[in-house]
Amino acid sequence: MTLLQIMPQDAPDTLVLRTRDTARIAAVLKEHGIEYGQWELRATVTADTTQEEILAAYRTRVEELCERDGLVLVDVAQLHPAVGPEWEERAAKARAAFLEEHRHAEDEVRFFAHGTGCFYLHIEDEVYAVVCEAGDLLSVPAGTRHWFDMGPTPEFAAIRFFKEEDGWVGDFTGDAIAQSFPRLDVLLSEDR
Ligand SMILES: CSCCC(=O)/C(O)=C/O
Ligand SMILES: [Fe+2]
Ligand code: NI
Repeated sequence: MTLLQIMPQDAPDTLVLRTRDTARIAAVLKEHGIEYGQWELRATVTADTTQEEILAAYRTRVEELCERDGLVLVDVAQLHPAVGPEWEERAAKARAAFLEEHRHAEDEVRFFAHGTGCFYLHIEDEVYAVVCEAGDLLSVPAGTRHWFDMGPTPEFAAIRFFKEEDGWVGDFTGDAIAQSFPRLDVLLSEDR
C-alpha cells in the first residue's frame, strides 16, 4: 500500500506524519506542488513484459498526461528479481544510482505499473518519504531535492515521462542527508 511518512530533516526518527490514506497523501503533497494520483491497473507485469506492452496498456492515460503537461518522451524503467551473482551486482548498482540527494532540471513524472519504490522529497526542513505502489502516479516539480530507494530486492516497472532526452539526468547536491533516513525496507517494516 502507498505510504507517506514525513520526518524533520534533522530528526529522521521523529514522525511528523505517517499515513496510508491516499486522499490525504494527495492533499498534503498538493500543498507543495507535487501531484499524486492513481490510475486503474491495466496490465499484469512480469519479468517477461516488454516496455512496448506496458506503454500500450496505458496508452490513453499516457497520451492525456503528455498532452496536458507538454511531455514528449516516455520510456519504462524496470527491474525484476532474478537469481545469481550478476543480478545481485546489477540490483546494487541500480539502487545506488539514485540513493544520493539530487535534483532534475525538469519535473520528475513517474507512473508505477508494477512493484514498489520510495521517493524521498526534501522540502524546506522536512523529508517526505513517498512509497509508491502499482497504480501510483507522482509528479515532482523540477528542482526539488530528492532521492529514490528501490530497496534491497528491486521490483518495479515505472513509466517515465520527459520533456528532454536528458531529463532523467540528476544534479547531485553533495548533501549526505539520504544516509540518515530509513530505507524503503525499514519504512515498510515499521507498520504498527
Ligand atoms: C522510478 S524511476 C527510477 C528513479 C528515477 O528516475 C529517479 O530520478 C529517481 O530520483
Ligand atoms: Fe530523481
Ligand atoms: Ni516483477
